Amino acid sequence: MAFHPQLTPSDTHNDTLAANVHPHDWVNPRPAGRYNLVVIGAGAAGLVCAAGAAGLGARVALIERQLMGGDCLNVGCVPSKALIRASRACHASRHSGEFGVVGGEGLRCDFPQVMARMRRLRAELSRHDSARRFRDELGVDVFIGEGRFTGPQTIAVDGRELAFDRAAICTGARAAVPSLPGLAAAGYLTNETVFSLTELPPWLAVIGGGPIGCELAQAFARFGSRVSLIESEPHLLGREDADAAAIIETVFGREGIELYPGAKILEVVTEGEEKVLRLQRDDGGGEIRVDAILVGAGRTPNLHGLDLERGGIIYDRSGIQVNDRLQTSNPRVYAAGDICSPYKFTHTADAQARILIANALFMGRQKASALVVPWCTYTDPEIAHVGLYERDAERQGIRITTLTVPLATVDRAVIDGDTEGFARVHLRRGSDQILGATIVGRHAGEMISELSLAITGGLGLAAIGRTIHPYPTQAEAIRKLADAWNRTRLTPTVKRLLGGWLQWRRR
Ligand SMILES: Cc1cc2nc3c(=O)[nH]c(=O)nc-3n(C[C@H](O)[C@H](O)[C@H](O)COP(=O)(O)OP(=O)(O)OC[C@H]3O[C@@H](n4cnc5c(N)ncnc54)[C@H](O)[C@@H]3O)c2cc1C
Ligand SMILES: NC(=O)c1ccc[n+]([C@@H]2O[C@H](COP(=O)([O-])OP(=O)(O)OC[C@H]3O[C@@H](n4cnc5c(N)ncnc54)[C@H](O)[C@@H]3O)[C@@H](O)[C@H]2O)c1
Repeated sequence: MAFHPQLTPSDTHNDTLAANVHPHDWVNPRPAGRYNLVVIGAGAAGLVCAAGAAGLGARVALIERQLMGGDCLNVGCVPSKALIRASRACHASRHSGEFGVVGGEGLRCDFPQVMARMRRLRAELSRHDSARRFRDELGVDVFIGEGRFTGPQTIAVDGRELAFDRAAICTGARAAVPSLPGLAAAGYLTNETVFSLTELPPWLAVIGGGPIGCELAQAFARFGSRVSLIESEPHLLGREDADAAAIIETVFGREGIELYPGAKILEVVTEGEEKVLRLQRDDGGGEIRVDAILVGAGRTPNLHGLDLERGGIIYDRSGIQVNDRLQTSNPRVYAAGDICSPYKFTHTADAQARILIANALFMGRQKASALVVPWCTYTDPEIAHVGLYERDAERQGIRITTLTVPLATVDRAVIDGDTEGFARVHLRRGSDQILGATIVGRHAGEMISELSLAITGGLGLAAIGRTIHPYPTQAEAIRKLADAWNRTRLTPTVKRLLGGWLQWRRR
């Protein structure tokens, strides 16, 4: 069996994971005539395509060259969120003096135990994505091997040729590694290898202040690593609302993460066990000596090995080219997930896969552009967003009203000591139509769905205002946005009229 760095270290948890997602004794089936759908890639997008289509009665083949479950289960959402949860526990234990819990200040975290917990949970969750479940419970022909096009209606895997009526390319993306002099020689971690660590790096440099860099920088700092976070743009999380990103920068600074925004890495030099990053910044240069480097500098599509030309499928550096119905230049072939989407999230891979099934197999006309896509970066506090940012509205010439409720005005946030953050909504000027929203807070990822639902359901902020939110919850921040909107409707004229009415009632 090929070596998969994701499956190290060898322990019972990783053995269970391997047995589920890349069984060493797996025997590929004999191809069963022409398939309704052949899916390449068994990450979030491919699994949903295969399970959904098979559930509707289609004959489906699913091809995976590495690990079923793809990035999300093996080297993405699941392990990163498990580490984040453990890092929160470490942090909370150390900083619980405010709550009258004494003696936590000097607490140390047991990194090997943290990683073992993550591997145990990942192995537990892997049953859902397992090759056996897809074969035995869902009736999918699962092929372990590399899929490649041999023609516009055929795909080869493991020496077999599969004929298809429709195919789905769901091959995802992997870490893009910047071409920095000396980086390859020095060695670096990516999301494919960082979750295999068994020892905490004493000093970790993180290249990239996007979601991957920020989530993992904070987690490792809370475990006890000294962390230097290097971002070439002037701010972390540059795509987010500037006020939201500023809160994260403040929190990171307070937690001791050394921030290098606007820095260019000139080279990486190896000196003994140390990796030295030479930086150039507006205020001069400098170097950082670290034990390990983690690269979280964006993603590059998994196109390699697919022989797309043979399938008549057009692609470029950003991935497979699809139209709004997720159809490629070969009308029989569709794509979903990170391989074609600008929104690289598990939930969008899932949502696109559902569109793909409808369009590819049932002559559906669903559009990817119709999706309302929320997302959340699981730093502490979290940043969650849906819809337009202020700059999007400006670019599109849409006039908006922006309302913000600081969490410091929400009782539950005060009680919980979670006042760093806010709920913000952008409304179409003159109406209560929600165009976009950002929430920064401990539970932002849980809270954003109410606003996403309002957008998809065409509900205005007034509907949220009419909805009772249990007291005391942090979600009251969203109801308070509706109160704030109501106050904007209290124009001097309305106020005068109401005042006149009340005065008349006092006669
Ligand atoms: C560290 C990290 C944390 C993340 N956290 C979150 C999060 O909290 N929330 C969230 O929504 N998203 C998160 N993401 C993003 C999320 O993991 C991806 O958006 C999601 O996994 C995309 O699914 P996919 O099916 O498109 O691709 P993938 O999961 O990449 O799956 C593609 C599969 O195709 C296989 N493959 C590729 N080429 C071939 C071939 N030729 N033949 C056969 N198989 C092939 C690959 O081996 C892989 O298994 C995170 C990502 C990372 C890296
Ligand atoms: N919570 C989540 O949903 C979650 C978590 C992690 C990842 N993801 C997904 O994975 C995708 C990839 O995440 P990412 O953080 O790798 O990518 P990203 O593109 O979002 O951010 C990468 C950052 O690295 C910086 N960068 C690039 N090259 C650099 C260099 N040489 N030196 C310094 N900085 C450099 C970029 O300016 C950018 O800010 C995300 O877009 C997201 O879709 C989602």
